Amino acid sequence: MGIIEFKDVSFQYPNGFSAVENVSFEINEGEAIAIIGQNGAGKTTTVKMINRLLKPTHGTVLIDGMDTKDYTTAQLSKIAGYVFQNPDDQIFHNNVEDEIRFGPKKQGLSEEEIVKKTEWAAKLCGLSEQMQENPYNLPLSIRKFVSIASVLAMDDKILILDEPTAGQDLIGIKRLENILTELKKENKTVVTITHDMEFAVNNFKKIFVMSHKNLLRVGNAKEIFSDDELLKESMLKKTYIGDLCDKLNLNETAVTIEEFLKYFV
Ligand SMILES: Nc1ncnc2c1ncn2[C@@H]1O[C@H](COP(=O)(O)OP(=O)(O)OP(=O)(O)O)[C@@H](O)[C@H]1O
Repeated sequence: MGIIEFKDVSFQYPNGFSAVENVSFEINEGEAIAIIGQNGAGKTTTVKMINRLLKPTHGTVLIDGMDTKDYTTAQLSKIAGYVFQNPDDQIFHNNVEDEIRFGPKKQGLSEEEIVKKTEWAAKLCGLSEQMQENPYNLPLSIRKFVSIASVLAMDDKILILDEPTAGQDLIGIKRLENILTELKKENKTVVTITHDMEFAVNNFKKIFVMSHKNLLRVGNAKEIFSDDELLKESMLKKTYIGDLCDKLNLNETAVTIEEFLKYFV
């Protein structure tokens, strides 16, 4: 049994717009999944159903064996932490430390545990020197890390990240990669929406492709990015390495630099 299971799940917004239709999948504990797909494919709507930020209009969502319809978002958030696409939808304290402490404090942990988890999350997110800052005095890219740290500090089994790479520079991307590595070591389950194909290829063994309200394909980077038909149908761009392979008329598409270089040795 997966730690996240979607069984024939659909969602319609209150205005009647159908954003997700009959999606089924299973994610195992400890897996890291990237969800890619064009704007409006239904990615955010799908992940918001994991902890019932949105309630499915059809089908069943199970997390850690619990049918989410029997629980509130607050209860489910103890298992699945959600980092919003826009940190400003999430941050409500006027200093970074209080923002990060909020989750573990709400979980009723001892002061010692709260401090430990807060410092760990702040360090991973590069915020140790900015604990007394008002998050709204920090740039958006750093505020994003404040929102990530505040969810990391809750130490949930599942972490959902909506577009963590948006607006990040190289240091931010490296920091995210380091966070993913740490979470892997702790056997956490991570679901990340991204428009950054290189980030998906370099950090995720399993990729979900969403298109037109559906989960179109699940595969590894090689399977996804060497399938021209799939990329066309889902309106996804190739990786830079994939483009280069095409330009060089190579028969095969490499997805990493290492793989690409093998063609020349
Ligand atoms: N509150 C809402 N009411 C009605 N329609 C909505 C609402 N929120 C989103 N939608 C529509 O649902 C569809 C799916 O949106 P969703 O945000 O899940 O897509 P996405 O794949 O995450 O896109 P993006 O990459 O742009 O974030 C879109 O067409 C969007 O316009």
